[in-house]
Amino acid sequence: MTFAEAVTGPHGRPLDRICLEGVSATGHHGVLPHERVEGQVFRADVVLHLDTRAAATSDDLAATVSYADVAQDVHDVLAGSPADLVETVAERIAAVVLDRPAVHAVDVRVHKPQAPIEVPFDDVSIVIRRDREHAPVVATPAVSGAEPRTASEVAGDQRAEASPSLGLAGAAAAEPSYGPAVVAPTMADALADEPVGAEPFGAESFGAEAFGAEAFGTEPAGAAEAPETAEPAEADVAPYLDPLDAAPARPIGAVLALGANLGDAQVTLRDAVTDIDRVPGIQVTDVSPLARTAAVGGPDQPDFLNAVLIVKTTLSPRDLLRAVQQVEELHGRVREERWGPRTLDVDIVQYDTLTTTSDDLELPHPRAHERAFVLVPWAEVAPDAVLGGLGGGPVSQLAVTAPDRAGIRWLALDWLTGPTQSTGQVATDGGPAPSAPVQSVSVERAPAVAPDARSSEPETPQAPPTPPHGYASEAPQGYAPEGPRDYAPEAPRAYSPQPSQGYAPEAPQGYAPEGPRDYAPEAPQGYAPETPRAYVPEVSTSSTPQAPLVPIFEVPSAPQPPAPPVTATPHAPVPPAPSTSQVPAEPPASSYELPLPYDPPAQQPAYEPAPQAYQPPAEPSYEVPDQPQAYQPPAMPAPPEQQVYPAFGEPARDDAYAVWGPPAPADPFGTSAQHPTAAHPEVPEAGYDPTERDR
Ligand SMILES: Nc1ncnc2c1ncn2[C@@H]1O[C@H](COP(=O)(O)OP(=O)(O)OP(=O)(O)O)[C@@H](O)[C@H]1O
Ligand SMILES: Nc1nc2c(c(=O)[nH]1)N=C(CO)CN2
Repeated sequence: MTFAEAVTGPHGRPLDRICLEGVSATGHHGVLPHERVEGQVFRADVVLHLDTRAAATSDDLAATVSYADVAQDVHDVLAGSPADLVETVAERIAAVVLDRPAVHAVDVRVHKPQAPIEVPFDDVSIVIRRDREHAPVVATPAVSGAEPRTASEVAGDQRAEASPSLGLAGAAAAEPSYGPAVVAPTMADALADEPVGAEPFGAESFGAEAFGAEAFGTEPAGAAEAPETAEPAEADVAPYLDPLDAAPARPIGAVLALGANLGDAQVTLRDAVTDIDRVPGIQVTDVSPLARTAAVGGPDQPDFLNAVLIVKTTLSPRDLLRAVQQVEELHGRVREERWGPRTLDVDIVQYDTLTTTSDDLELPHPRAHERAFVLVPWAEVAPDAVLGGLGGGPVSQLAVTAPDRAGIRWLALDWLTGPTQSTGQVATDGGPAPSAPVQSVSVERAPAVAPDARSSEPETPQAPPTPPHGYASEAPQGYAPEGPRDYAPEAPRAYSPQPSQGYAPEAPQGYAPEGPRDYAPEAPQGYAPETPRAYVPEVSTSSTPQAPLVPIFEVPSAPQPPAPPVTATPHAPVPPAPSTSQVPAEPPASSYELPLPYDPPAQQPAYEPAPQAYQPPAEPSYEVPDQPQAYQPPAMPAPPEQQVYPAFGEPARDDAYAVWGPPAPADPFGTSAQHPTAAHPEVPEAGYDPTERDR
């Protein structure tokens, strides 16, 4: 059938049609968290197939169907209880329209012109036809307009209409009412013989999953398409769902920032990449180059090594936070001082397009937009990335104006598989590390891990993920959740994504498997500042003496498809890692040539930096006040004698590692000629309690 094509009536002739086009409302339907939170426009076209001759004869509205009432009902469904799928929305509209006995059949088209589709498109819509025989499979939604009618009433009316000579109208009227309307997907005649409430044809009957109701994992059990036995007014109220607890039905993109400046930082970061990739529900799809960066804020401390991971995840934002905090903990993270030195820091920079603030989690990360140590590696691995939220914008643009950009010492591409550097033992006293001169260079897009490097280490079970570059939503680079992982076959995933497998079932670890969820949200968080645990990499190239291996999980030592079940191994707290930093002071040998000079990554979106309205505070401060404009990079006072953006200094390089960044402004923080490492412009506010945010 085509949309609105005539339907043959009981007398063998085409029925008349009432056509209603373009009823629109903001609805919260969709599988992605932001669709649920923000809502978008939905539009519906509806064609009612009925016989209008009686109305025409009597000229009486009561003898037909009021299109105004139908329009109201359609609007209410569009704006009502969120569903995952437009299919469900269309089905609900069909049900509410067919609740009118005069209507023999209905065609429904639901448009979703703002659907999250990554290529240019005009509209996407679903078209369905439902009638008395091929009836809607959802309960009739409670809407403001029509009185809900029982299925018996509907069926009785139909039979009376179709076969008045049988006198069934009276019989139908004599039937008991079974409560709110439920329309069965079987013939109307069959309905009259059974109590409609006894065998409802709600989503359960057809498998809720098939309709996506449970797939999103957000609707409480029974709320999806169960017959609406509650009061209609209440039934239509969508349950409140904190978007931070909403697990997406399909993997969404997220960005994680890693940093470390205690212990063998490169080894830690490497292992952290592997650990994160092994978490059920997280897949690392891309890994940035490694950046050595001057510490920003906090006390005098060694340089950091920083990297950014692009991941796909099916975890809710909070579960993702718990997971990465667990990995921090595995690596001996101790929170003593805000912005203090740490063995490992993992921040969620961005989670899909979610923008939200709560006590425990803010998305996007509130300081990401002003941190070159995040933006520079991110821009290298995802040149077209855009940071959302306040102060957000094209990452590559934010990177070249970030206040700490001059503190980016160098970038290394092969850090996942290349030799780790422990020659640059620096500053065990917390003093700044000697740094390579900061120059202007570029990092050419190249795989994070050389294919030869990968194949040269096939047997290494700890080999970190070596994903293909270019995570993006475009199809060619896209994520194929069901397909085989196309990278690092030599690095088997130790954890099967089967729902029954928990991440770290033992209680202190904080994650107890609970049904299909990998993480028990209510479980205590694993972080325990009073019992720091040193992380001991299972495979380490570090020359630093390590504490005995204390595995958290038994990890298969060779590829074993399918992945074996995870076995939790009890482990006791072990002494903290030595507080020495092995952040290499000089660029280590690299197998990648990094061309000079620096050019902003190709394919940048056209973007003009907004006028620089921000005036730096008189006191050195790393905090840049949030500015309400989206896509406005944090303003930087231009260095007095140089144009730092977009023209960078002379090409210069001295070895295979790149020294990244524009020439250091003479006084990037407007305070003195100090190098930012020494200046430590990120000063916590007075009275800062380091435990305050670390619940
Ligand atoms: N996007 C986010 N990513 C990670 N943690 C966050 C985020 N938003 C809020 N938090 C909260 O911040 C708390 C402190 O995190 P953490 O100790 O990593 O801070 P930090 O790294 O010292 O400082 P910063 O937040 O400036 O990077 C965490 O316990 C977490 O609850
Ligand atoms: N260079 C650098 N500086 C920092 C970093 C970091 O990862 N790198 N992390 C901080 C708090 O998250 C504070 N300062």
